[in-house]
Amino acid sequence: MREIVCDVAIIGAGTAGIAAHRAALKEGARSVLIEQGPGGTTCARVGCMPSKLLISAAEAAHVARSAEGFGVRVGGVEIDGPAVLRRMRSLRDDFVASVFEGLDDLPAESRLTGRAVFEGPDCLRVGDHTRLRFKAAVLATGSSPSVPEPLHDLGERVLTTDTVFEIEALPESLAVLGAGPVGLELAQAMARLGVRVSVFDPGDSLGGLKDPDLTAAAREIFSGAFDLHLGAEVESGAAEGDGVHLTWSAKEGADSTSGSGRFARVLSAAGRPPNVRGIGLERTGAQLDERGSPAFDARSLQCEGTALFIAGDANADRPILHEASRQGKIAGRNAARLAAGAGVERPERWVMLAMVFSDPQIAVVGGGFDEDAGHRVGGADFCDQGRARAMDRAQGGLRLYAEPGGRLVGAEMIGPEVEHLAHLVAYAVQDGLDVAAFRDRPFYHPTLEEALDTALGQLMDRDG
Ligand SMILES: Cc1cc2nc3c(=O)[nH]c(=O)nc-3n(C[C@H](O)[C@H](O)[C@H](O)COP(=O)(O)OP(=O)(O)OC[C@H]3O[C@@H](n4cnc5c(N)ncnc54)[C@H](O)[C@@H]3O)c2cc1C
Ligand SMILES: NC(=O)c1ccc[n+]([C@@H]2O[C@H](COP(=O)([O-])OP(=O)(O)OC[C@H]3O[C@@H](n4cnc5c(N)ncnc54)[C@H](O)[C@@H]3O)[C@@H](O)[C@H]2O)c1
Repeated sequence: MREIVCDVAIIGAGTAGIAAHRAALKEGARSVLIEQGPGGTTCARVGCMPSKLLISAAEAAHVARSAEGFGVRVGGVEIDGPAVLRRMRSLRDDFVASVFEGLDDLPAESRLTGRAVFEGPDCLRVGDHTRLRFKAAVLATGSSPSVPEPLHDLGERVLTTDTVFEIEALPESLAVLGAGPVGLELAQAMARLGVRVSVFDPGDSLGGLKDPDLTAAAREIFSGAFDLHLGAEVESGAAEGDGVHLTWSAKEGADSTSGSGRFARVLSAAGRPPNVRGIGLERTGAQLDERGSPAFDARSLQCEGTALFIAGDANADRPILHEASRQGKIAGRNAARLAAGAGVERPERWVMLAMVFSDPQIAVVGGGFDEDAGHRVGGADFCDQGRARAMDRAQGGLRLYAEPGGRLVGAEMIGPEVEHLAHLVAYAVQDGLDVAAFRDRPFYHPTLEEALDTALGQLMDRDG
């Protein structure tokens, strides 16, 4: 076994790990980046990018089908499933290749291939070939899709985001377990591509929304997009011919009813637990909770009482790309500082910003709706908004939340292209703007952004 000594060991060459490695090298640390394979990042290979490619194809089909409403006749719309999937994979492969190209400038000796497992608080074994001693380490191991128990033993009939982008043809029907961001985005894309889709979720919300008005709007909108079963849990699954037979039970008061049905394939979109098990964390001195996750400081990313830092999906705090990238940078820099005997930094956190690329899109800024916080609420409805109506996309609404003193704290929204509005609100919240200061900004006419002006106006009226 080869023995290597370094300052900083980074486990996982995903978005967080690559950012951490670069930050540690920039600080002058001898940093080693370890990847078990295949690499290329979850975002590019099986996450953000292939999902958005599939969504774009689905949107093209939807726009063509909806053109008639504008008096534009497109003719019959046909979906060539294998062609859709080939384009998605071809561009996806380009994105993955560009991640690898981006690593070319890193010194070859600063990278190791193999699965890393802790042997002790300052020692890792990589595969069966290398023992790496370090002064500080960054855990950037990401997360993996969970598969609920009723779907175990159904083999390839059950898809996850690790496999769904590899299928050669679109299935005739698809049951999706989970109405979070993954489930919602892929369910709608598949439905628009002609797949018969049913979505099951034991919860009663969609895409991370908590605001009751917007949740009600979302339920109505997505019930029209596919067969939606909220408050319903899949209890059993059995192989039936080439497909799967599922039975589900609905809780009392749910929109859904209990039932059963056959599906060609099932997509498990029931969450992504962090990859913290089976890597010897119990040998590091970190305080682990019942799921095996270490206690850590959300600003410095240091795991309490250790020389370990945890960034990206691995800490399950904010499992989204821009947070993985920033957390990686902070963790890598802090690991290098600790290794050099300096103190760690605790930068302010960014305001939380999360989105779902469904149609209409969903976005949550800050903590979103909080029933107990005593926030004031201002809203706007896209159903009667001029630009949304012109686009034939008049659905949903937005809610802004402010402290009684007027400081804006967050928002939830579901509506056309709210990704842009959500950024504006996130910047306003992060800059500490109050309602009056945010409203004293230009809102061009006619734009979707005018919905913000309406909601801010409501907040000001309520203020007296
Ligand atoms: C379908 C889907 C769509 C998404 N869409 C979006 C989106 O639109 N926008 C957005 O912001 N976010 C999106 N996300 C979330 C985003 O992809 C993740 O938050 C982000 O990729 C996490 O990056 P990471 O660096 O933490 O993990 P990863 O990129 O997963 O990197 C972790 C790496 O660690 C390696 N590893 C694990 N254990 C070990 C070990 N013991 N030894 C060595 N290596 C190891 C893994 O092989 C992997 O390469 C999406 C996710 C999914 C699944
Ligand atoms: N647009 C984006 O930015 C985007 C897109 C996809 C994923 N992501 C990120 O990836 C993370 C993981 O997304 P996700 O949607 O997989 O997880 P999630 O944890 O956000 O949602 C999982 C959903 O599955 C449901 N669920 C749990 N157990 C279930 C079961 N047995 N049967 C049916 N449903 C069940 C939960 O109630 C929940 O609604 C997200 O938190 C998000 O940060 C982001």
